[in-house]
Amino acid sequence: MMGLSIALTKGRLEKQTVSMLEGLGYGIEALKDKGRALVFKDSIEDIQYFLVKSNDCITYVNHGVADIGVVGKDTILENENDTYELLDLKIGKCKFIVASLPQNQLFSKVGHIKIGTKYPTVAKQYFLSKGMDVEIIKIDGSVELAPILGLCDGIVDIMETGTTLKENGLVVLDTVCDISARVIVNKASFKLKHSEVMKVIEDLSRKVNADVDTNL
Ligand SMILES: Nc1ncnc2c1ncn2[C@@H]1O[C@H](COP(=O)(O)OP(=O)(O)OP(=O)(O)O)[C@@H](O)[C@H]1O
Ligand SMILES: O=P(O)(O)OC[C@H]1O[C@H](OP(=O)(O)OP(=O)(O)O)[C@H](O)[C@@H]1O
Repeated sequence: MMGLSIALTKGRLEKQTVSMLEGLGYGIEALKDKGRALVFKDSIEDIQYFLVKSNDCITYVNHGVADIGVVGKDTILENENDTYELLDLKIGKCKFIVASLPQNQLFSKVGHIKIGTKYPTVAKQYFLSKGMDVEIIKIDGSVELAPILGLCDGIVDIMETGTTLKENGLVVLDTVCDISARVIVNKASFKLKHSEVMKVIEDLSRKVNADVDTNL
């Protein structure tokens, strides 16, 4: 048997991912009581976990430094990635939406349209698919602020509860696609560590189905 490395996205997805692994009986005590450490050994399985930022999760799996990654579909769509996406964990559910101030009818606007977003690739592809050639302005956070300050006509961003849009007086014009956390696998690892990788995928898949049944 060969050991596995798993890159987990820290932040919003972290707690739910760790609790799925815990529910499966993996030895993740170190991940639950982590302090500032970033690498953790499973106390039962021959697995090492890394906690990384979402974009870096893809980078580590692309390069084979991590065999497996848990990352949002938003990050997968935005980054170049040459991995296998094997499972939808059905956690971290949210959506990509297009939003603007109610008075800014950007779909009927004539002339130059500016879109603020943390996700330039996703935004560009979306507007191209609508036959619209827009200017994309990259923003790193608090994207909802940009149309209020007049930096752009609209935004492409993530919506979960809709509270941030509402509290900033923005309205949803369209949904781009649904988002949830996915399990990605390095292509070489998929061949060379097939049984080890598939055991983790099958375990997680069982947990996803059990959790879906519980929530019905
Ligand atoms: N309300 C939400 N806002 C943003 N991401 C969400 C939300 N709900 C679920 N997610 C998912 O969680 C993932 C991690 O989000 P998180 O905000 O922790 O990190 P991030 O997007 O890299 O931002 P930051 O730069 O603040 O760390 C996202 O990529 C997305 O798939
Ligand atoms: O629909 P809601 O439940 O209100 O959630 C959506 C908000 O959460 C995310 O921002 P985040 O908190 O990650 O901060 P950021 O703006 O700095 O990226 C996202 O960019 C929205 O602003």
